[in-house]
Amino acid sequence: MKICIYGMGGMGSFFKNFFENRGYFVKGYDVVKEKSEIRLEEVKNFDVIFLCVPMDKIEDAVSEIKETADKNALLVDIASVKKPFVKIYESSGFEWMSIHPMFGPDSEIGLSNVIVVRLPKDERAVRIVEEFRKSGAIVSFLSLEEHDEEMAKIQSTSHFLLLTLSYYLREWFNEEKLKILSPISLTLIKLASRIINQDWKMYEYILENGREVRKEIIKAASEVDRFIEEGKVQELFDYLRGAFKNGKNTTIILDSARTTLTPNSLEELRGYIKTVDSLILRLIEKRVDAGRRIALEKMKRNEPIEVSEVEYFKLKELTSKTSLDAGSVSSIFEEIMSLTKAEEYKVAGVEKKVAVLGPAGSFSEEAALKLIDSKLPLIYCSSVEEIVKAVESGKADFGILPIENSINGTVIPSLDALLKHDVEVFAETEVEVNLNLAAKKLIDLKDVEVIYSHPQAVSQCMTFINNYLPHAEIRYTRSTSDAVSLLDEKSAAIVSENAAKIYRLQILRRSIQDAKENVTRFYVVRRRGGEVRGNVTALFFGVEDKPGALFSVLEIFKRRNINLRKLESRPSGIKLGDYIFFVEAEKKLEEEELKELKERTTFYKVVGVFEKIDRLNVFISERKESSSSEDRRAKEA
Ligand SMILES: O=C(O)C(=O)C[C@]1(C(=O)O)C=C[C@@H](O)C=C1
Repeated sequence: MKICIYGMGGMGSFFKNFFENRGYFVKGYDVVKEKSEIRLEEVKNFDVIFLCVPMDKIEDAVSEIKETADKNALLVDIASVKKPFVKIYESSGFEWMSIHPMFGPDSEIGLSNVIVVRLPKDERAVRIVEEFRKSGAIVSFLSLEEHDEEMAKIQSTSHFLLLTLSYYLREWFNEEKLKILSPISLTLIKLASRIINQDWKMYEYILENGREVRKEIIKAASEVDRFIEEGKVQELFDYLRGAFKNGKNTTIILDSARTTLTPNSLEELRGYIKTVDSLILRLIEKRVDAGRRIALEKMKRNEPIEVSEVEYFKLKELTSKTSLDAGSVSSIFEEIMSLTKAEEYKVAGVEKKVAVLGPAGSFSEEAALKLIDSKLPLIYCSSVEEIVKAVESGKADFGILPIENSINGTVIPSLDALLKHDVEVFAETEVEVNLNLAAKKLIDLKDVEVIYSHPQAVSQCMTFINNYLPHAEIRYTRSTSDAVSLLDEKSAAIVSENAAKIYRLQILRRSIQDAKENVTRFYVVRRRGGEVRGNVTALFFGVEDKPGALFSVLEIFKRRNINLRKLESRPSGIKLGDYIFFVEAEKKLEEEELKELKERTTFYKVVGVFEKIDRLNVFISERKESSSSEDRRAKEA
């Protein structure tokens, strides 16, 4: 669906961004050359045309479109009043839909309302409405006549009252008066100035639509006046309260109006910041509260709390809307989202956390998702040592460590972290590694100048790189998903399919790893002291620097018929040539065996006895239990 925005003023630009951010091909046309991305003749290449011109220009615009556009194009009317334009659209010969976006171009789409006034049986029209709904907007349906009637009541009256207020205060009001305004009058005056400083022609249409209603408003004003004159204010309030409830939660509106002021002195500026801070705090509380309600809905639908894709695009959109430092803005919102998620997890009755290699989209995350079905909070770490430290310190309950890959062998930093820190390996799991070359857009391999990825991933794809990308420069990143943030138009990253999906990358080539069977084995670690299951023991040991010392240790395993799955040596870090050994013995080593080991080694450290798992059932049952108690609590509440 190709969308042409006809008229690139405020609303036009809004719709262009809205659909572009959702992956549509959108171009803007405007009579002002500088604002136009296409020529008038090119309008014929589009199958949806949004008419975003002022209402007094609709007729001309439709005749112009008639000359150029494809006859099957769908016209989208967004005018605030409908009746005056029905004939124009009907006689245009185009299929047309009509909506009324009840917001200005500077508003957020989330929770804004859109009224659908004419919805033809046309797949494109249905898709447009669906996009609004998906973005969080409140969509309602009215017929053309109902729409104009309701708008007369809602828009005409509000505009009329605000214009009346500003007309009455016109000689009295100046900027100095802002200092003595009450919060409510400040809010009203700010709203009035917004209207007065916009295009009067648009308001003319809206006000004209409310001719009858205006007379009723004037009558209502004299009735209210009579109540007051007759000392019946309480009666008036009681009478009105029947219709207007829920008036308490409005301080945020009043404080928001205050932030449109321009303070002068240092003290006033500090006061201003104080108001902004408390507003931010109250808004964060409201945000978190919405998160809690989302969590309840997710539990009902059995969906995960964390949705990396949503978070990624939220950050991308927010950082694109500000001139402030993108990194800092990102960190602030990441923190706010963590806070929201933490509360969501509480609602879901989930208290455990899992440390994985980040950012989102890494294979270590994939292993975690396989084990826990993405229903536990993940802590993204920037190194395997950080994962182990997070578990050791109690920040995370479990950690997922890559230990070995079928092509590259042992992941040395994981061994080193296990030696240095005190955690317990209690399970292992395997993940099939499929590496893909991905980029922001579909580009030719010959145009890829830089390849970003983790050293392990790069080394697993060297045959492909040598054959197809010999000209490209390789730059290493801390994880495969880290590579994504570095991408530009001429680079590609080697990532998992999950990362490509999360970050909406285009896959240029799938499964580019040298060996088609490529598996990574992960350890699952926890703090020491849990129930021991399984029959593989992982341990480090050191031996004296003398002939046969290593043999005498290996002899224990031979004599006792214990198979060693893995044997690695690592420098002890004390002196050159001094080594520590790491083995995985296929038995849960007992007292006697350990006693013998102690006699023949300079030291030994069992890092765990583990079993192979595909699911961490311990979480799932705990989650179910606690979520059902949450359900009960929710029901009781
Ligand atoms: O949109 C959701 O599903 C939310 O729960 C909200 C939110 C957020 O804080 O913005 C929190 C968790 C998800 O990972 C994505 C976004």
